[in-house]
Amino acid sequence: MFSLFDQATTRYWHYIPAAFVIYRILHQLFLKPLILSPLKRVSGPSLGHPIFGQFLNILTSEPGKLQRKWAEQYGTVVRTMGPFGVDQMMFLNPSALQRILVSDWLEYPRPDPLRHILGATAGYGLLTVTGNEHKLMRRTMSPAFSLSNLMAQTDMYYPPLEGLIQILHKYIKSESDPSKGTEILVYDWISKVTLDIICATAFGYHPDSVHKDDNELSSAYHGLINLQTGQNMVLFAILMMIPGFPKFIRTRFAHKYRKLIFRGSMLAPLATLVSSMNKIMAISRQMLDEKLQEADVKDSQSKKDIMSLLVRVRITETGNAYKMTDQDLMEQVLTFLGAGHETNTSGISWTLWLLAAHPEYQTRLREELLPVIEANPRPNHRTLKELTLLDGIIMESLRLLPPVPLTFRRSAKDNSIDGNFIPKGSLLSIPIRVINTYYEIWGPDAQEFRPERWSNLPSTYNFTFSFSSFIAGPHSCIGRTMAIMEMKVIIAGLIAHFSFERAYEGQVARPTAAITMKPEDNLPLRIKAIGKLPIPTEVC
Ligand code: HEM
Repeated sequence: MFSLFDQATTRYWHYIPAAFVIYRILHQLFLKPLILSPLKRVSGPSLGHPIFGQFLNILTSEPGKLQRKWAEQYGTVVRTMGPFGVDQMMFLNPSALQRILVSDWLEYPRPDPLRHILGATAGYGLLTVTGNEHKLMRRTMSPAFSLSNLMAQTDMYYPPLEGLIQILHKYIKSESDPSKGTEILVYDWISKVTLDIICATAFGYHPDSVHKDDNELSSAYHGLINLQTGQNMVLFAILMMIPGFPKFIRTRFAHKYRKLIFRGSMLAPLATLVSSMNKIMAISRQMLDEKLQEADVKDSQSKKDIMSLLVRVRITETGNAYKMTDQDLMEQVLTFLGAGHETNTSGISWTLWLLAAHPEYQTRLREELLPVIEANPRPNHRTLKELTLLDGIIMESLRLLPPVPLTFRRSAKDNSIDGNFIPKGSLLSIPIRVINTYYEIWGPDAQEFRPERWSNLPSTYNFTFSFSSFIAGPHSCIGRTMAIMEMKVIIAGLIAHFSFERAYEGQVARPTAAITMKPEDNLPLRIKAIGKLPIPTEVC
């Protein structure tokens, strides 16, 4: 009798762990979201996919489109289901954004998978650290982004821009009928210009990718940028949750055996990620070594690039300044390249698209620009700042088509926002594009391109939270002023020399969802020479 009982107990005992795992899965995916979550009464769309919730839909549809629909349907507080049964909340109210991004920012860090995707593609620098380490690092880096330092850098934007202007004129001239212009892939060309600019301003390095088709850094970034699809982001986010995976993909082993490890169409993007990052890290290391060597040389004191400044801080500062190790500096190199290149490329490309779609504004902008550029082909920061239409067009483009359309935060502890209890671990989406085009702030024409609105902002406009393209608070974009200035220089130079038109009848914008919002088709546009200005000759 006993032995029969013992046998049965032993047999069923094996099922206990399995039953527990099944219970945990059911609890996480169904019981918690449907019955137990304190947020279950907050309005929002259906829970969506049993494993991915609405997360897949958000990342694979046009950035901001679904969230805008939900905001219109459910208001300024929306609950959706994130991956693996995690509650995901979306807040549009300034009071909630103030809590999450500004006053209680330490309680709402970037979620780990996002941190690791950013770390793997743009270095474990300022974009990924938090808390005290972030405060010290940011304080050390801020002088490099001061207005006086940026003003001194404006001249560095012109050689890559003038190189592009020359090339585009050459392309037009080589057409059988130059008066019809030529078609270019705007995103690809702008990407080369912005890479040359960030390398010059951040490191004093000149890859000249505008002229050199085979430039290693530019090809590596090309590979990386093309990985930006919603599906890949979901894949990366899931893999980055595996303990040790983010470190593993940076190892020599992963690089050497990437084709063996990441086989099959689903994993192949990881092989590209590993090889592109390996190349980018090798070049960054070289740039940094050169910087460290020249740091001893006297004339490096006069160098204005951001990295020279950080190296000087490391050598001269005593006291409680953030002392960066070689590895820290290396991560910052990657951060500047990652954060300051693709974002600007998207911002400039989308502005050219909006001008192609609104030729009346393009003509008016050219009228504003031509006298200024005729007087000085390299207008400085102050001159460009005074051009009101240029300013309105850049701000309107960043509002409607923000290069970073969405970001996330995670609740690090149980909290309450706008009267809603937010359990620890909940995801908080910051729907940048939705905030920027929310009709309750911007009025019924919120989704229209109307640059003059920037000279007469609505009474509902909140200076910190109505325009979120660079977000607010301690993690706001450190490169904001630099980005706007760079966009102005490039747009001014290109619009003064060329007209931009749709490449074909019925062409529409095709923004893709990923970390940055790039045009899926790399934005083909037709350009024609305006012929009012001399073609820049000397590029130096
Ligand atoms: C139009 C161009 C740009 C846009 C729209 C943009 C947007 C943003 C946004 C939305 C964030 C916050 C991301 C988050 O917290 O999840 C951010 C952070 C950051 N951006 Fe930019 N950015 C641009 C250009 C630049 C440039 C040119 C640089 C530097 C050279 C730069 C460097 C950074 C860094 C280092 C951070 C992290 C700041 C921190 O956490 O303290 N960005 N940017």
